[in-house]
Amino acid sequence: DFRPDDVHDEYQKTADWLRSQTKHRPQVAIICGSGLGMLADALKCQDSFAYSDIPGFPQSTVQGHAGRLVFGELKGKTCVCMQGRFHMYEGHSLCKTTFPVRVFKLLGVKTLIVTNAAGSLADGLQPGDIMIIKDHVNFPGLVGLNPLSGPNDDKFGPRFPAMSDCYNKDLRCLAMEIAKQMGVASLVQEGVYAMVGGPNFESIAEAKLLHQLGVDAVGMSTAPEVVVATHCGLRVFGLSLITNKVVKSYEDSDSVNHEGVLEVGRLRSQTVQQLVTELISRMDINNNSTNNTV
Ligand SMILES: O=P(O)(O)O[C@@H]1C[C@H](O)[C@@H](CO)O1
Ligand code: HPA
Repeated sequence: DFRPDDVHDEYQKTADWLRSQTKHRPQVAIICGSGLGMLADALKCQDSFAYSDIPGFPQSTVQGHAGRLVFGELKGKTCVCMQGRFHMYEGHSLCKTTFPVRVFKLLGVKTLIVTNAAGSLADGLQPGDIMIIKDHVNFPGLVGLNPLSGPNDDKFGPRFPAMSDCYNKDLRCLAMEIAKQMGVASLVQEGVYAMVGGPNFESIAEAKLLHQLGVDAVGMSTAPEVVVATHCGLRVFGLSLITNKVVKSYEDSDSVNHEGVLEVGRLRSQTVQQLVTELISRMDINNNSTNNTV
């Protein structure tokens, strides 16, 4: 393992390399969930890099995660978009799964948009619906599998960061307003996302437990990225595309699979892209109120 100063050097080396390869200086970063890589297609004047060519970057191994970092312009804002994220179940350490977030911070990014595919537990959330993430339950984090474990890197943020407002309220309100104006408000609602380790989908007993705990949607990512982003003072907006109902009953013969998850991503790609594009277009890039700014 690296010592903290060495790790900081690794983030810096990657950020310096990217700066030397592109003229774009991103203000907004987007992480695409499973099947949502098309979010990068909206960027103009693209510079794109395979993860395998970026020094220090982990590799994507999951279908539906292309493994490409795309820089470009979107409605007057400069963005960087990860077509493919890193999951704990791929065998990456949490330090590696969240590596790009600190690189984005060093590149000057102020706002992080995280997206994911998730299964719904809430009765009111159907496949194809979009859940604006209001809060999360970081199950791995609760038992100590946390990307902030180990010596704190004070250059990024405090030892004990608050997580009580990690999904920015102004951006959540703006996204809801945009959904209304797009005429898709009936597809969009706020809810609580829970991260589990995966890669298996939930057993019925696990699904019942999550439901009883008040979780609205469950997935296998996002929370570590948001913890690291909040720690270093980035403003965060998150959304889950609901790709399936989590099976909660022994009488139910449905079962979930990754192909089905990707298919719902394809079906809803335009709506998600339009919502995210409008949000970026209308967000105030200079308003970055978070608890943990250093
Ligand atoms: O990267 P996300 O969280 O969108 O991916 C979800 C969780 C698993 O990686 C996969 C299951 O289909 O989709
Ligand atoms: N469970 C966990 N992760 C997921 C699901 C699910 O039902 N759907 C998409 N990602």
